[in-house]
Amino acid sequence: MDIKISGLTHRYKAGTPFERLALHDVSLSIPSGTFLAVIGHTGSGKSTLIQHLNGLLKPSEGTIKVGDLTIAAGGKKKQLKALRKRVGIVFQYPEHQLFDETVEKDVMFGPMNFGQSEEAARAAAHEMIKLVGLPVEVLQKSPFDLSGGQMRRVAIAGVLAMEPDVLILDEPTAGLDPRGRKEIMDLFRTLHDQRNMTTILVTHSMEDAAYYADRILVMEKGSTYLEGTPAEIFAKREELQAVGLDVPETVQFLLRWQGKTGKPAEMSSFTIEDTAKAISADFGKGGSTC
Ligand SMILES: Nc1ncnc2c1ncn2[C@@H]1O[C@H](COP(=O)(O)OP(=O)(O)OP(=O)(O)O)[C@@H](O)[C@H]1O
Repeated sequence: MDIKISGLTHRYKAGTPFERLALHDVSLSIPSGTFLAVIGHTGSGKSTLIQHLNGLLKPSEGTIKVGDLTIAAGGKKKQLKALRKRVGIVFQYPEHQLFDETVEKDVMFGPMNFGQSEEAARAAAHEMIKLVGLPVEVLQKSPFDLSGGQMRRVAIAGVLAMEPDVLILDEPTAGLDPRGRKEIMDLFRTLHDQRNMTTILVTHSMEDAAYYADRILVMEKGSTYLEGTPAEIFAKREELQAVGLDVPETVQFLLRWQGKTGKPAEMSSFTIEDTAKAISADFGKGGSTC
């Protein structure tokens, strides 16, 4: 589903002495099926931007178009509900939002809230729990009897059960160990490819942006700063450093390894095994963040 953001401005606590301009005149097109990573220094407006995409925040000015649905300042409640059905968000620590007595009820909650029958919601819960790599037996357990990693998968299944066309991931691997991070990010990339979703990942990990995304948006002080393919963005080392973002060596390795630099001949200077070792050594340290 295509997304088009035009002239989006957001002011927190508008009209009060605490007013804060968090987004200023942001315009951006995200074609259907894109895997976009949004990076930027802390406070640059990443979370504010994505919260507009599923109606958690309303624009102070400007419009957001998701498919044929347009949200503008003063948008109606009905429109926001329709938007939330299309756009699912996996927040940081999504397991904190689990609440029901069984995993099954928790995963069924979203689809039923959007009008699906109990039977359809139950079928969705079964399908999604398998999709996120958990055995169906967990459906009858309390979510609070599961490990942290399993709880996160349950929460992700709950978002997927609503069958969103657009999936937003706000630091979805925060707090996981390197193996857990990779498993969850691989899952999102696979889902993206299999279901042809539009995926938007907010991340502080340059490696994840380079490795998983097709395009990268760099935010700075509430505005779009750079936009392009991972190779184009990470070639602009000085511009990135100017806004406090570092390009770790592993990112260059990753891009060459994936052939994303457009210069496959450079691969001859080292083997894939060397590259993989360098990458896993860096991932083992938890990766580089900004
Ligand atoms: N609820 C709020 N009330 C007032 N100001 C806010 C609120 N939430 C965010 N801000 C401000 O808006 C600006 C953008 O914040 P935002 O959280 O969107 O940035 P971010 O890039 O997501 O940061 P981080 O990487 O730390 O999550 C910051 O100056 C922040 O202090």
